[in-house]
Amino acid sequence: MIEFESVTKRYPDGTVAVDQVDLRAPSGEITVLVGPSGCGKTTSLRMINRMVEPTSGRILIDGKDTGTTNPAQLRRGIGYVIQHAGLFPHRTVVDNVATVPLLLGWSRKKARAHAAELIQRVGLDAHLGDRYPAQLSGGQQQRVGVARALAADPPVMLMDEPFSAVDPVVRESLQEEFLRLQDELDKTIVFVTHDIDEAIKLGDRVAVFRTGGRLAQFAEPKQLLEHPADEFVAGFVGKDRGYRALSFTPADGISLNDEPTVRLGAPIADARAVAVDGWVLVVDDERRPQGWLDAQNSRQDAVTSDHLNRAGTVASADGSLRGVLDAALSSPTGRGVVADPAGRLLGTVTAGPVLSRLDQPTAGRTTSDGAGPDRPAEPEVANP
Ligand SMILES: Nc1ncnc2c1ncn2[C@@H]1O[C@H](COP(=O)(O)OP(=O)(O)OP(=O)(O)O)[C@@H](O)[C@H]1O
Repeated sequence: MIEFESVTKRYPDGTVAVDQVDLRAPSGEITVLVGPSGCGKTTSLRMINRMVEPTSGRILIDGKDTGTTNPAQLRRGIGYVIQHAGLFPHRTVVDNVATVPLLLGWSRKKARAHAAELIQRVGLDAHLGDRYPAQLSGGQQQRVGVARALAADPPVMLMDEPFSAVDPVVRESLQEEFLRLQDELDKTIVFVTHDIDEAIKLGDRVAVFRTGGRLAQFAEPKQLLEHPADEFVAGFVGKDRGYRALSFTPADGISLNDEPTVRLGAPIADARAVAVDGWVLVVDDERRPQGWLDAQNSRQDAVTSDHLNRAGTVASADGSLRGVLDAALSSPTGRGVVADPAGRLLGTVTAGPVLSRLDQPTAGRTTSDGAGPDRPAEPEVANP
């Protein structure tokens, strides 16, 4: 756990970069510092490894005051990744990654073998290890930067806009891989970005800073989207926050409609008999949805897996409201298919009831007995 206790940084010219910040970055979690340019994110990050010294207040790592720890020793336990990777241009990729283990006295052979393993772990081909940084793309360089920071297996990682200098597609894949890696590694990570979408995607907790180095809100992404502390935070997280909050809102509690179905192999007359607005949902013997049949216009005698419209996505009952909305919006009938975790049909839902949740700040949250304040009548998605 990294703790800021009333930390202030005033630079010699009088600029107050960080003003009385209190926050706790729990072990094994990603804490994101986000805010507009110049609000003190980088200064806060650099105070953790003492590249910048606080003017007042304390920073503790696992209860120990960093101010009383020798800076060189402190940094051995802290990996540091920056924008543009900051690689040594005249060293190969393997040697870049092996830098810290070598400084720690590992044999050259062991350090290089470890580096080669890490290069693959961050999603790079092994053969890139022999290249120089200039011979890599921006995204590849950032991966090497992450591998280098991980090389000494530090419990803490500080990351300053590590994915900002690459295009949006590469950036997204770097973010995905970073989350996968963190799933395995469980590092205590403090991550700086100016991009609220990145903060919400990556952060277990997000600290929103405002100009003047003050903490505007420190909360989990869902909380930030649903209950911004003030106008500044609301403006910063954006007008579409209600829609984005759906990703963090469980689907349990949403009201489902019973959907008439036919099984594969049934006579087409059966399908026509139960079709709603001409369409019927086809399921297999296990009640797993197969696709929609335009029963009105079908010229077949029996329901087969040919000629089914499989355009819509199927939402999982243990997923998010966003998944349910996607299912409704992508369905050729407007009726989104919701299935249990085993893939069996539970019912359908139209976009209307999901969208109406955008206006309800308490959407999806349930009380301890499982009954939400706006719990609809039966049937509904069971919480598995
Ligand atoms: N060495 C310094 N001397 C004086 N002022 C500084 C120094 N470093 C940063 N500052 C000022 O402190 C404030 C906070 O800077 P900091 O780099 O921490 O912000 P930031 O939120 O990381 O910004 P950005 O997103 O633009 O990188 C800014 O006003 C900046 O100009």
